[in-house]
Amino acid sequence: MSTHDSSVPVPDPRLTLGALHPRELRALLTERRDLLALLRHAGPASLTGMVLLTIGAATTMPVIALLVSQVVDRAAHGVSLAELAAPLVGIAVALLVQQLVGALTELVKVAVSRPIDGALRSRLRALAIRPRGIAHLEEPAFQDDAQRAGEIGEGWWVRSAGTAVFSSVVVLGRLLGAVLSAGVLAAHFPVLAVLLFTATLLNRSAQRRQWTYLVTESDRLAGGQRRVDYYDELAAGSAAAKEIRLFGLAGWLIGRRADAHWALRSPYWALRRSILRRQWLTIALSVGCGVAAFLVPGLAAARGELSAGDLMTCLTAAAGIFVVTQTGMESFDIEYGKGALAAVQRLERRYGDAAIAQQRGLPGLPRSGQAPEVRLENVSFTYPTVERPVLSGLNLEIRPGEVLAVVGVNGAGKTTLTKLIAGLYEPGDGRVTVDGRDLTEVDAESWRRRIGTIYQDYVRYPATARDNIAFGAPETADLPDAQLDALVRRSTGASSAVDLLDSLPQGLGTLLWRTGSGGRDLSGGQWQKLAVARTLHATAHGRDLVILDEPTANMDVKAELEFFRSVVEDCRERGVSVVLISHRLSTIRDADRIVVLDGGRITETGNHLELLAADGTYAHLWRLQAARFDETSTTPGHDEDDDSEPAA
Ligand SMILES: Nc1ncnc2c1ncn2[C@@H]1O[C@H](COP(=O)(O)OP(=O)(O)OP(=O)(O)O)[C@@H](O)[C@H]1O
Repeated sequence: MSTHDSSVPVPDPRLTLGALHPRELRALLTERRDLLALLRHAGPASLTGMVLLTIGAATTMPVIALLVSQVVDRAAHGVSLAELAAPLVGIAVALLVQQLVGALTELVKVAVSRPIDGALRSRLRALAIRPRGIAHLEEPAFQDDAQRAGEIGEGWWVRSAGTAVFSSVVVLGRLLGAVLSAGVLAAHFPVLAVLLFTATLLNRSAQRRQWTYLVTESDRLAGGQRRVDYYDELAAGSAAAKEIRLFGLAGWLIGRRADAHWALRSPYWALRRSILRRQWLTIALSVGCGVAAFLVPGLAAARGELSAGDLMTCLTAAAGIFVVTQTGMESFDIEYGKGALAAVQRLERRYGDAAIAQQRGLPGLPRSGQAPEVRLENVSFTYPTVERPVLSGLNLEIRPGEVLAVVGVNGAGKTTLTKLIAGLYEPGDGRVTVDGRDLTEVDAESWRRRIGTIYQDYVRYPATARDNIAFGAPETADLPDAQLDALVRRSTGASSAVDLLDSLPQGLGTLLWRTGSGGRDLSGGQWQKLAVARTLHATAHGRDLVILDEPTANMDVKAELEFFRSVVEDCRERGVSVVLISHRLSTIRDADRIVVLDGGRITETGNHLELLAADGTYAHLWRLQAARFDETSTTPGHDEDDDSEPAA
C-alpha cells in the first residue's frame, strides 16, 4: 500500500532538541522556501493584501504592549483625559487593526490560495497527460501521489498547497510579532525575553513535528483512501447503480465502505492518541513559561522595581511572544497542504521532466505513401503491478494494407499487444518498429495520428454525436458545425451509423450525455455504431492503421455484417492496415492473415484455410465454435472439419 517517498524523514513527535539539529532546520527552510516560491502564482492585489495583513497582525500586540504602560501610569498619576487620548487612540487603532485582520484573513487566504492550487493542479494534469505512454497511470506510486496532490480534503482540514503557503506567511507574521514583543519585554527583562522566546520556539517546533508526523503517517494510508473513494463512487455513481440494485448489493457495499473507512481511520486515531500521550514535556514547558512570564515582572512590581504600567507592558509583551504557539488551523493547513506540493514534486522527479524531455525534439514519423509496416521484434512486456510477463519474445509483422486477425484465449495478451503497437506501453525487452524506426525514437503524436481504434472499453464521451465522431481525427473537431457534419457524412458513407445519426433527435448535434440537460443515452450497440463512424472518420483523415479490439461484441447480427462490410472493406479499399481481434471466429475468417497468440508469443500464422489444415489451436477453436452452432443448426451432420462458416 505504501509508496511514500522513504527519503522523507518522519520527525520524532516528542519535544526533543533534535528539532534544533541543523539537518532538520535545513529541511524546514527548504520546505518553506518551496512553499513561498508558489506565491509567484498569486496576483499582485492579493499579495499586497496578504503583506498588509501580516504586518498588521505582527505589530498589534507589541504596539498595545508599549501603549498600555502609558495609559496605566498616566492614569495612576491622575492626568487629564486629553493626555490619555493619544495612547488610548493608539490602542483603539491597534485593536481595530486586529479585528480587521481577523475579518479579512479568510478572504485574502482564498484569494491567495486559489491561483496557487490551480497552478499545482495544472502541473498534476500535465504529469498525467504528457508522458507518451499510460503505464505511469497504473502504478500505485503515481495513484497515491496523485491522490495526495489532488484531493481537496475532509471538512476540518484541507489539502491545499495554496492554503499552506498562506498559513506559512501567517506563521512568519506571528514570528515577527513575537520578535517585536520580545524586544519590548527585553527593555525590562532581557534574560526572561530570550528564555521565553527560545522556549516558545521550541514548543512551536514540537507542535510542527507532531503535525508533520501525523500527516506523514496518515499519508501512508493514501491507498486506503482510494479504496474508500472507490466504494463511494460505486454507491453514488450511475455506472454500477443497476447491478447494485438487481444483485441486492447495497448492504454489502455499505459494509465494505465502513470496513475500508475504519481500516483507514483507526490507525489515524491511534496515531493521534499516541501523540497526545507524548505531550507532558510540551505542557510542562508551556506552564513553566506562563508562570515565569507572570512571576518575574509580578515580583519586580511587588518590590516596587516596576510600575503598574510597565507590569502591564511586560505581561502583554509576554502574551505577544506566546502567539507563536497559538493553535489555529495554520499547522493543519501547512502540514496537509505542503504534502500536495511534495507529491507533485515527487511525481515530477519520477515521471515528469525526464519523460517529457525524452519526447521533446523526437523526429516525427515520415509517411511513406502507404500504410505503415509495423514489426514487433522479440518483444517482452510485463505490467508494472504484476510479476508474470504477458508477452515474452514475441515476433510479429503487420504488412502495409493487410487485415491481420489476432486470436487467443481470454487473457492471452491480445489487447496488450495492440497497446504496444499504439505506443501506449513500451516493451520491457525487444522493440516495436514502424517503417524500420524504433517507436521509442519517434514523436508519439505523429505515430498516433496514423492510428484509428475501437477498443472493447472505448469511451462514451459526454458530448454531441458530432464530437464523438470527430474525436477520431481531433484536427477536424474545431471546424464549423456545418462543415464538420458534411465531413462526417462523407466519411461514414453508407455505414449503419448513418441510420443511427438520422434517428437522433437533433442529428449530429444531439448531446449524448444522459445526465446533461437535454441529453440522451444510446444502447450498447448504438454506441458501437458511433465508434464505427469515428473510425471511418479517422481513416478518411489519414489514419492508416486501424485497431479493432472486439469491435462487434454488442452488435446484432445484421449490424455485425454491416460492420465488416463498412469498416474492414472500407479499410481495404483505402489501403489501411487492420489489426482485428474477435472471439467470434466467423468474423475473422476472411482476414488476410490470422495469428494465434498463446503463452506470450505467436504460435500459429496463416490464413483461415491454412490454419485449419495445420490442425492446431485455431482449428481446435474453430471446431469448438462450429460444433456449438451444429447443435442448433437445421442442417444436421455438419462435418467437424468442414471449413464452412459456423452458422452465425
Ligand atoms: N493494466 C493492467 N495491469 C495489470 N495487468 C493487466 C492489465 N491489463 C491486462 N492485464 C493482464 O494482462 C493479461 C493480458 O490481458 P489482455 O487484456 O491483453 O488479454 P486479452 O487477450 O485481450 O484478453 P480478452 O480476450 O479477455 O480481452 C491478463 O492476465 C490481464 O489480467
